[in-house]
Amino acid sequence: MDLRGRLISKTSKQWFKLLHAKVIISKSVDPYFNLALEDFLYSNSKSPRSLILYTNTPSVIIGRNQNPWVEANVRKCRSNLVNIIRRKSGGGTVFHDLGNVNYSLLTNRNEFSHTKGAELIVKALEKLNVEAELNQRHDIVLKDTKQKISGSAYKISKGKSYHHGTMLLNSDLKGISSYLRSTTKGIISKGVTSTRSDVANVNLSQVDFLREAMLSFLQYDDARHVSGTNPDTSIDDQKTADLSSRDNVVFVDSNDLAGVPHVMQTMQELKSWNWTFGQTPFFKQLITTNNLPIGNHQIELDISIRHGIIENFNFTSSNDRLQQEIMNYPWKGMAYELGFINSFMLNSVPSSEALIVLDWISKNI
Ligand SMILES: Nc1ncnc2c1ncn2[C@@H]1O[C@H](COP(=O)(O)OP(=O)(O)OP(=O)(O)O)[C@@H](O)[C@H]1O
Repeated sequence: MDLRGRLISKTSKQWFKLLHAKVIISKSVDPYFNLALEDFLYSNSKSPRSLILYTNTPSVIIGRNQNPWVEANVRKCRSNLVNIIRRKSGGGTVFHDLGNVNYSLLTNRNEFSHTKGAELIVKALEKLNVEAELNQRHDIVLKDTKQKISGSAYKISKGKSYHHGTMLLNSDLKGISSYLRSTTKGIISKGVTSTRSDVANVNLSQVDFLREAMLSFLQYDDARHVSGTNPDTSIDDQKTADLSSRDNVVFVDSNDLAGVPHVMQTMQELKSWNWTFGQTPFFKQLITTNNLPIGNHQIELDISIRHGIIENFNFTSSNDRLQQEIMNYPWKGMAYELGFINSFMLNSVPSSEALIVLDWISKNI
């Protein structure tokens, strides 16, 4: 075979392996790549069912229909370089870091279940002497303390489904509570809100968890394949080796899929302001104060935000001049963003009272 033939055959072999793999382990910790990989395999995998395992650098992952300003401390995330990412599945907000492993069970729609993926993980934990169970919300919790160790979300469309979940191995639990605590006041929103839980780490090594999660899934897959029954739990070393053979398990890195349009486009989309912030369901913000050093009177702010853009802006104050000055700024059509007020200073010199009010507004976003 000539060089071209050899290259084509090598590339198509890799593709074939990836698209038919039962377990895909990502070597990348880039959350945008990993979510795009999941989306790509969701659309293109040829395997009747597959499991993707990956870990991300610190990121707040909000559900498809959530409001990032309600779910996250946007300011803190930005200053500590924690990504805020809107995923494609519904559900609540979770925090990912290198101490958290994500699993994603892809199946055909007719095989979808709200519990199967989590049950396989509970079984894997059992092997590692962690006693866990599913609660009514389909979260995995520790049996004794009922603390949450894994949350789930789902997507079902076009005859396919995925169930993805987290697993807190050694995550920064303080980070979870601080990055997921919004400081934005007065938001009235119809978006989905998260259910805050008491969380815990299972304190397992990543290698142990990956191995058992993979085996639990492969056993289940094997049993479905052979008889459509539940997996045989008596698994010997030979069987383990067969199941986790190189044909079943593929390791993938972002370079392997560089240039694949679906992956590139999904990464671009997930990174865009229009997706993460612009997809926020309509919301209003109503705040009031009489504590500013502007003459001891009450001021009120009432804004409406559609697609992350200010649609209506109302500021009321008994000081007519101040009210007029604030209302004169070009609020409508501006992105609801931390730094936007700075742009007002470019073309005008606000009065000192207006400056105090602008600073108050910017601190409340
Ligand atoms: N990596 C994580 N693993 C487990 N729990 C987490 C993690 N990060 C955050 N949490 C907890 O989960 C809460 C969000 O849970 P919520 O149930 O709203 O969303 P979910 O787990 O994605 O699933 P769903 O809404 O689909 O049930 C957070 O407020 C936090 O208490």
